[in-house]
Amino acid sequence: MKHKIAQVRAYTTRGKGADYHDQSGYHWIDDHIATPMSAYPEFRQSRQSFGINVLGTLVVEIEADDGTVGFSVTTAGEIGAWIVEKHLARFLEGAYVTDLERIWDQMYRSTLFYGRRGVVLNTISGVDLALYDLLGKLRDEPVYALLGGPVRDELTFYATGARPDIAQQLGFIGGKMPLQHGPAEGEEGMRKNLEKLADMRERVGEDFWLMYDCWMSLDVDYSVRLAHRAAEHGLRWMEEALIPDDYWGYAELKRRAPEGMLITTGEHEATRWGFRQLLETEVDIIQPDVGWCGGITELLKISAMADAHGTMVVPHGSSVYSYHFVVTRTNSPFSEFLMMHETAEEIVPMFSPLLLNEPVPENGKLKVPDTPGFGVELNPDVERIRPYSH
Ligand SMILES: C[C@H](O)[C@H](O)CC(=O)C(=O)O
Ligand SMILES: [Mg+2]
Repeated sequence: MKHKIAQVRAYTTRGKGADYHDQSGYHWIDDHIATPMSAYPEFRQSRQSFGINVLGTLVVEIEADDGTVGFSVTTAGEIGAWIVEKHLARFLEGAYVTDLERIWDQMYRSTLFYGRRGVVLNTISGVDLALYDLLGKLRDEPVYALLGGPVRDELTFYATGARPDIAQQLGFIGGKMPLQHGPAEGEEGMRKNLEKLADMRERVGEDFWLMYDCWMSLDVDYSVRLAHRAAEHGLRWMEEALIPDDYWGYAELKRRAPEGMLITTGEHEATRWGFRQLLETEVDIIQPDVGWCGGITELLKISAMADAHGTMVVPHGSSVYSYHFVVTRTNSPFSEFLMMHETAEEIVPMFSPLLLNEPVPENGKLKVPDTPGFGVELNPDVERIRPYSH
């Protein structure tokens, strides 16, 4: 039976959740990490000081005409809730749940005059993910089955956090650390970056992957110098070295990087058009975030394009939303797990405490559960508000 969409609702929550930078107290994720704002000394120590956590979490709920509810969470907060309620809901209510392509296209085209990237695409992604969750629940199938079924039995993970040495003990295949010092911190910062890497290499031995996440903080010259010196310590990849708009810089960095070191980026890129530009730079791995790049509907297109280009797709974070995708693609051979424990020493579900039943890797592996939709539920104990309605 074909179901229609009865109602769309948007909520916000604060603290942790899908806005995983919205942590309180000490957390490695906010401890002197290099960013584009590191050029300004007063914003170096904490990313929250420049507002990395201003958005908060957006929860999108979509209810079908039989009362079944699909939902998703992403980073977009109150702005996203406004966009859903005041603009996007009109393209969903009354449409068939299966109208995924038309709904996506209408959301994208109708927001072009203020959208294309950033929070608007995060919001469109949230709606798309909630629709997939709803479709899975209505069909009593996991989302990965809607995407063509798994190509492997379980996922393999690397961990992102301050403690790759602990990640190694926990069974991950590699550890990605945040780069802490940017170009404005000069030679001393460069030395500290290299010392940290050398120390971690010493702890984990030769074969364990070590990567640096540069979170858009560098320029081409600094990246090339860091890459060549980091190659001596076996750095596996250098991630998001440059601002996302500098496609020409990524092409140059790829040309000048040491042989064998992978250049990766893409978590702040969106849509097939943005990723087409990125693929033309010849970076080695693209890292779309399914909650930000346009959702599953768009990620399918991005991934097919990357596959034809011979480029791996290793989605950024995004927990169950990327797990259901990655398990269906041969050109996504492994996954990221973001360590949300404050010192990155224990496994904590990425969107904790917002979701119930959020699966986590055990010994670096995960069999994606076959529960309907994305297989998670909203935790009723987390307070959420509906700031707008239509
Ligand atoms: C650790 C990074 O700075 C950021 O917080 C997360 C990220 O970019 C990633 O997981 O990749
Ligand atoms: Mg990253």
